[in-house]
Amino acid sequence: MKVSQPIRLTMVGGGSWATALVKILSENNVSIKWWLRKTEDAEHIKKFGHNPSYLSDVQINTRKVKVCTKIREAFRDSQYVVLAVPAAFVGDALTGIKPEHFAGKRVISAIKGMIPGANQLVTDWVSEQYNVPVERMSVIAGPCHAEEVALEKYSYLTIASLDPTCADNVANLLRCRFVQTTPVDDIYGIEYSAVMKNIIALACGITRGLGYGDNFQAVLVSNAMQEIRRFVDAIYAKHRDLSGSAYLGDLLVTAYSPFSRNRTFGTLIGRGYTIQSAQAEMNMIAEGYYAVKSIYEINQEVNVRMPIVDAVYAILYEKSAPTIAMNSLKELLT
Ligand SMILES: NC(=O)c1ccc[n+]([C@@H]2O[C@H](COP(=O)([O-])OP(=O)(O)OC[C@H]3O[C@@H](n4cnc5c(N)ncnc54)[C@H](O)[C@@H]3O)[C@@H](O)[C@H]2O)c1
Ligand SMILES: O=P(O)(O)OC[C@H](O)CO
Repeated sequence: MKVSQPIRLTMVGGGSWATALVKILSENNVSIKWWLRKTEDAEHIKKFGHNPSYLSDVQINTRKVKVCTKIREAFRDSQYVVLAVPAAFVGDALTGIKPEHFAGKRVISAIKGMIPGANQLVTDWVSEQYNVPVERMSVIAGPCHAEEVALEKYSYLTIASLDPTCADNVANLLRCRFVQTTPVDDIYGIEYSAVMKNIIALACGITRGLGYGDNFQAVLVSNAMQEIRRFVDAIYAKHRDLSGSAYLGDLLVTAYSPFSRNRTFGTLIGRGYTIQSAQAEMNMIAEGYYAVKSIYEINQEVNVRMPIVDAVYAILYEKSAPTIAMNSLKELLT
């Protein structure tokens, strides 16, 4: 039987999600050039076959995976580029990369965040900065914590692209023994929902930290779903079922799972940590911290009712005391 050539792919990012995606992709016929920012982590992976900083139990198949710290070298000859760093750092990660380096490649964004300052979705930003048509891009979404992938706990991913063939191809790349994938076309709706769910997880964490219980959180999450609907429908109207796993499912996992970075960050804030001390406590990035500023600013134009976003923004960017901000929010939920 003729064995087909492996798909050549560049993974950008050295954190939990990049490590989990490398594990998933290694299940298939894929050859990966894995770019990591930290030389010591790259050297460690070469020598010992695992990432010392994130998900260190994941065994890296070094026959399929070549690590490097030079981004241009990682881009050479690849057919796909997967972006898996927090949105705030994607510009840094791509330092030295020019539009011609993206030529002919398809881009997969695994990022659930917005570019701070530009207030852009990652797909729009990549398209604008590097002349990659959005039709050549896809996003990875769905309720999927890297920590559970590491344990091979059965999970579902949704792959969104404007081009159905592109969505199908990426869904095939990521489907494996422990991951089921579904291709869809709502790329912008899914990206915005994924950004929003991180902000809601921060709110859940803050209320947890303040001592609110399950009853309150259920009301918070159901109000959040309405808030997400209002915003996403206003910004990108399309027929969509928000009870699907890429929308509601992702909100639930991030709002309730102890693995959630955003919920953990929020819990620390609710307990009285400063932003700096909460960030220092975690070796991980809570995308919602950056996203709430972008969404709040975008909503100054869009102008839909978003009391939860407003409350989280007030706490993180206007120095409102969590107790007071949540007391006010309490009056606005139904
Ligand atoms: N972790 C998950 O379960 C998961 C699942 C789905 C999507 N995502 C998304 O994947 C993206 C990456 O998140 P993650 O969970 O892998 O991150 P992480 O919190 O595990 O790791 C932090 C990452 O940020 C990088 N970083 C930290 N400080 C930096 C700096 N100053 N400059 C440049 N890079 C820096 C680190 O090198 C590392 O790659 C995010 O958009 C996240 O929303 C994560
Ligand atoms: O739950 P968080 O904040 O760790 O985010 C990770 C993923 O988006 C879950 O699907």
